[in-house]
Amino acid sequence: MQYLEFKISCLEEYREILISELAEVGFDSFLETDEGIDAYIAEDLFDREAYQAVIDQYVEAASILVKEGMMAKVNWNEEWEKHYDPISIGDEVYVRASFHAPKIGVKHEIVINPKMSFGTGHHATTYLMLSHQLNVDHQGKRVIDIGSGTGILAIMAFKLGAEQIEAFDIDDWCVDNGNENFELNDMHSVKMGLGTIREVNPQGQFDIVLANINKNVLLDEMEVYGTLVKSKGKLLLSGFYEHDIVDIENAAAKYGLDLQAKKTKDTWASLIFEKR
Ligand SMILES: C[S@@+](CC[C@H](N)C(=O)[O-])C[C@H]1O[C@@H](n2cnc3c(N)ncnc32)[C@H](O)[C@@H]1O
Repeated sequence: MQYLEFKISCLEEYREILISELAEVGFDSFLETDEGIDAYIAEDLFDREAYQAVIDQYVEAASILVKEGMMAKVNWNEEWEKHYDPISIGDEVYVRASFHAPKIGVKHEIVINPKMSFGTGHHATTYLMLSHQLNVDHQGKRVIDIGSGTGILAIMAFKLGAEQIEAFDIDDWCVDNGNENFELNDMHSVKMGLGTIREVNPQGQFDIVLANINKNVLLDEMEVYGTLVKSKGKLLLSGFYEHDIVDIENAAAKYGLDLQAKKTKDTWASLIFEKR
């Protein structure tokens, strides 16, 4: 698949919102740079009007300048070596790439070679989901990770002792990358699938449902999540802002999902619900 690259220089305080808005119009990979962000989208998904509407909205306030290009063939490991440092979640989780040295004595080490996929733990939503997972008993549980990206949350579930794991994403780059990451973490029995929850139509119910996507998708799919979570099972959500919590909570309540825990970071939010 051919990718388009947009080198966007912008004020620091607008980076998160631009990433979120560009993700809404199909961009699926971002690198934070000294000047702003590099954003990537598959050429066949690119909608210039939708992209331009996002840029126009912030161009003045965020002092945006854009350089557009086609993606030259890139060695993603080299790129990530420049941009990606390991990250710790408390003193329990250490997320690193295979080119970083292992950390001795850490309880859960996750190896992610992110290539073009979202999910290294650096984004607040991934960080919040991982932190929530540490407080949920995964031992022997059936878990599904919807919008899996690099597969990082599914891998966390595996490290926390989940017995059966399903994971999928709508982006075939993520599926390839996720499957590589599963192998890197010795998760040989799990294969990431391609599609939305309705397309994949998983069978049976799950103890834990993980979905870090975006507000619109979460609201649209909430009814399905409601049927997927077992009674007393958990639904962990992220991909939305603190000010969206009330909409997410109201939608979840319609399907028997009660809010149990809330975490926020850099204006992003993540919630745990329990099924009645
Ligand atoms: C915010 S990223 C989260 C990735 C990873 N789970 C994490 O926590 O870092 C959202 C992912 O959801 C995928 N996605 C977007 N809409 C989706 C949908 N309707 N169904 C499944 N995946 C979707 C995107 O391709 C992207 O990889």
